[in-house]
Amino acid sequence: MTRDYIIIVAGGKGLRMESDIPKQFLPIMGTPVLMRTMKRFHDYSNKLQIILVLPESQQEYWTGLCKSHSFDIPYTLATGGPTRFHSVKNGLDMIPADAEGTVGVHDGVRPFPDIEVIRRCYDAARTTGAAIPVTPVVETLRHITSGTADRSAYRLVQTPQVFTVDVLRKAYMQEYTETFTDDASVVEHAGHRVTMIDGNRENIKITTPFDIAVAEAIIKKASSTH
Ligand SMILES: Nc1ccn([C@@H]2O[C@H](COP(=O)(O)OP(=O)(O)OP(=O)(O)O)[C@@H](O)[C@H]2O)c(=O)n1
Ligand SMILES: C[C@](O)(CO)[C@H](O)COP(=O)(O)O
Repeated sequence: MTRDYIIIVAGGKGLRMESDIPKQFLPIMGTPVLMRTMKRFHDYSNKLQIILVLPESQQEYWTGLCKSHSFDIPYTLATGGPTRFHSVKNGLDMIPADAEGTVGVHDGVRPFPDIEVIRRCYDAARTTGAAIPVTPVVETLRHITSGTADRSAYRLVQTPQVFTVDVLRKAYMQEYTETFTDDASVVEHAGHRVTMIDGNRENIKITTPFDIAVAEAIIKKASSTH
């Protein structure tokens, strides 16, 4: 059956956030990061099948949070692994063996992908097999030993990274290596080309406490312009 999936990975430790509450559950203007992220994809399409990847130790806490926030967007739950690669693999295992269509992978801690960016990534993946959102480098880029680099040759990489189910499944059959920092690196290592799509700058990855302040500013700005 042809279906579109999104694997939302939230199986990490969030060490750089240095918070007692895992960063995916931290409230931004009252709503936990992960709920904002899942809502964004549900707003893109309520037919999208959401697969949420969470560490086993956090699943009960999350269920309680959903109850207290009356959060009722449907999803299938998978268990996180030791690296992002293994978490994605566990999410992929939830997709039926005979499934066709597309599958995106998105960081649970990126709550602000633009809906048009999500749409463009899914549309491009349907025709090219693999599409990722990127943004230009907006500052001078310096290599630590060889000096200033040509920034026009580089892009910053975001998620959702979207593929046909077949392409992503085959790529994730490879053995893990430390160079697999995102899904595009896994797919390219398997020999498939990746198409770059213009991303949106607000689509930050919440990584350190500073990013929570930026996220609040993004929400305030969005609500003042609507
Ligand atoms: N074993 C892992 C590691 C990371 N992730 C997810 O991958 C995304 C990007 O990772 P990052 O922001 O670097 O998160 P952490 O690994 O949790 O952060 P840190 O490196 O600070 O510990 C996050 O949504 C994170 O939850 C995951 O699902 N499973
Ligand atoms: C996948 C990713 O979001 C692309 O920018 C990013 O690489 C994940 O974060 P990490 O710091 O590399 O774990």
